[in-house]
Amino acid sequence: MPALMQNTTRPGAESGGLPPALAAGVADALARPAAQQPDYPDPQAVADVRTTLEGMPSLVLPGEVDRLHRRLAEVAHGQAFLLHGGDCAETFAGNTEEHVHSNIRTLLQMAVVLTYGASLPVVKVGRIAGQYAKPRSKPTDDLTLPVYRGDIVNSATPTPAARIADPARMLQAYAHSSASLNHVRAMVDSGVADLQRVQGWNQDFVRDSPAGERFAALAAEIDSGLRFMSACRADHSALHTTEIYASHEALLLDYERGLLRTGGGAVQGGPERLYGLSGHFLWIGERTRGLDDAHVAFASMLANPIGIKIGPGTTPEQAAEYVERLDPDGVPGRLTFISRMGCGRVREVLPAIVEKVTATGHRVIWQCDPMHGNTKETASGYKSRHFDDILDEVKGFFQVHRELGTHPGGLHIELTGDHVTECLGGARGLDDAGLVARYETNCDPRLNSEQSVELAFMVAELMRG
Ligand SMILES: O=C[C@H](O)[C@H](O)COP(=O)(O)O
Ligand SMILES: C=C(OP(=O)(O)O)C(=O)O
Repeated sequence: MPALMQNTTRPGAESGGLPPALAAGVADALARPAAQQPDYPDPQAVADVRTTLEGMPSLVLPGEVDRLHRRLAEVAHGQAFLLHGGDCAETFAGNTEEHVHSNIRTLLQMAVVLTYGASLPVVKVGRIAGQYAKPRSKPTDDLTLPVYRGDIVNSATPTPAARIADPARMLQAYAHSSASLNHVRAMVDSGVADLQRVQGWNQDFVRDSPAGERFAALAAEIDSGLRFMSACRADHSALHTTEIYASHEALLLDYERGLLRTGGGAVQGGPERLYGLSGHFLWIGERTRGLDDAHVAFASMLANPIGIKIGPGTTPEQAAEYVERLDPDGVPGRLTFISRMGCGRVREVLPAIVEKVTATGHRVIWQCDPMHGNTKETASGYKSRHFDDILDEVKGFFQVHRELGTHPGGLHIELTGDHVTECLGGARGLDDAGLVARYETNCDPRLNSEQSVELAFMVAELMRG
């Protein structure tokens, strides 16, 4: 029995500690068809793990989730920008202090540049502390083994035994998420987000990257802005600290069910609401967004801000129906459409969706994920994405919103602060032959630190231009 496993005879354990009406609603949602769930050999072991999770402290708090919601309302109103970034798939072995630190540093570096480019506050959300479950295109891999579904489900090691779905991994994912959240909170508290310090890292980028020369003028403008504020003794806390929120795809329903809690009532003086406290922001993936399926029904019950990935097959009518189901009360910032159309389709497919949703009168967030529609296999067999395609999709996204007069509200990027070689192109012109050097992802290719900051500078130019 894993160390975190507890006995299951708590009061209210039969309804997962939820009021019976909510527990019944959740059970109804989860009884619907749910794509991409593992085939666990022992259902009782899964139930035991879920009960253990139900008895553990939640990973985040309702008050934090509500604060993010308020920030996202600003994004929905065009008064802020949303930057979302982190690993494609977090791993237990990769959850080191250095890795968390470098990912957060990269996110902060991008945020400073985008803040300047957009002249708007940037809401920062990591793909972190829970991004352990992966939806896959096929149930088996090239060796005909059950496919790797993320460390929360099975192991990437290509052996039959390692690929068996093991529910105890949910407890490991919980522990790892808790550790990384703790570290991120401590980093923020200890001043890592101080703007001068982050800008110092960007100066290093300008000095060291082949793209640096091109962005030197913009970086110098940011510098002088910061010096000006300092000379004015503008000692606003926003210059020294920030808020960083945690998000992941709410894919593995047994895990998400185990971290449901009620809350908010005491503070807001209203009824208790249902929160998914495995993270602040949860999203529904492209492969699990069936309108009548479990993931949409489950997310519709939560008080968290919710994202939904929409690929090129999405129709405007479906998008309007997502608004109906996921934002029935019309709360600005409640729903984020994360479009991942591919650079070749974004200009053609996105406008009708945006128009249809805008006509509903709901204030949603439009966010661009320029990664997932641009994945290709290279000649040498690597799954990769080209920096130029990524940038082109972002440009298409901005173009569509400019033409429609809507707010291009954010970016959603798979990235790492490590110097990996997974995406082609960028200022160093990484080519197919170079991918082998540090191709480390367990699933999809990420922009490395330099490519991420380079993209941020380019998007900042786009926003100013
Ligand atoms: O991150 C997204 C998906 O999990 C990923 O693209 C699926 O990859 P696959 O096509 O190799 O299964
Ligand atoms: C699986 C993902 O994306 P999508 O659902 O858009 O394919 C992801 O962002 O990890």
